[in-house]
Amino acid sequence: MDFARTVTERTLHLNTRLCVGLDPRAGAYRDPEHLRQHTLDVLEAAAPYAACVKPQLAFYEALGLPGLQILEEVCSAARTLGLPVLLDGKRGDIGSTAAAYAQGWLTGPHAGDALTVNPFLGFQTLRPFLDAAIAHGGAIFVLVKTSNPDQADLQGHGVSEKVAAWISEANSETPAGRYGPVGAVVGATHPGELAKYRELMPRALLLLPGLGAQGAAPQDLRAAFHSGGTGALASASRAVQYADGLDVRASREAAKALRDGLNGAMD
Ligand SMILES: O=C(O)c1cc(=O)[nH]c(=O)n1[C@@H]1O[C@H](COP(=O)(O)O)[C@@H](O)[C@H]1O
Repeated sequence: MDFARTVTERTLHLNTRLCVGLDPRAGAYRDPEHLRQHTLDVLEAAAPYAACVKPQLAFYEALGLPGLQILEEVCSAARTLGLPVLLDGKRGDIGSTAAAYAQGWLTGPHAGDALTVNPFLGFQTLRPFLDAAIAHGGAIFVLVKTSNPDQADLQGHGVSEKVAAWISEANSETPAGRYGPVGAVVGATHPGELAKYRELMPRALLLLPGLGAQGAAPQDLRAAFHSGGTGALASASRAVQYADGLDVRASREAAKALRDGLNGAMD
């Protein structure tokens, strides 16, 4: 699949800019089977309102081998529902190790269509991820300005801008009006900075985490989108999966409300 194209088509055809995070917390369930079933139920309930889904690997890895089996099942169920899978792993390492991560998460049995990556080790170390993504029609999403308050210890100060410049260059062969294989993570919690990053990376899909539980609101995110309402995915995990305890109908309603809120912001 061409991740950027599939997500953009879903945005236009289904009128949704929502990425649903699937981050099942072990403590909320009786046992792994309960976690598995609830996560699959939330996925199915939220699917009509989602442009893509984003399982955070940490929550599956925390369960050991059964967690990886659940992850495979979640990815496979998402694909059956027509949903592209963006794995949130924030991986990054020296080049040869990065190649192994890329093999595992972009081409292996648990692979997603896209993966979040960390640029801290240098831009060359992102190459194996990008090569694997391009070979499989996928994408990488590079951390530019994360949603957490303490990101400012290292981010901003020209560093995020430098990462944005690399992303823009990496997408430079993408034709105008389309989005390239290198996306950017910019926290939805920084509404005042969205216009800047939108402009710095015209052909990058922006992933905007922080909707809901971290305090970001749909109506503040307009500046991350291009005029046609494309170019960004706003992401919520807890606010959908645990909208009201384990009530799956509440998850469905929360996904619908977030989708509608984002669409309202486009007007
Ligand atoms: O890459 C991410 O998805 C991500 C980047 C970032 O800057 N902030 C951030 O919260 N995330 C992830 O997005 C999800 C946010 O979860 P909620 O706060 O429950 O919506 C978690 O899986 C985080 O790991």
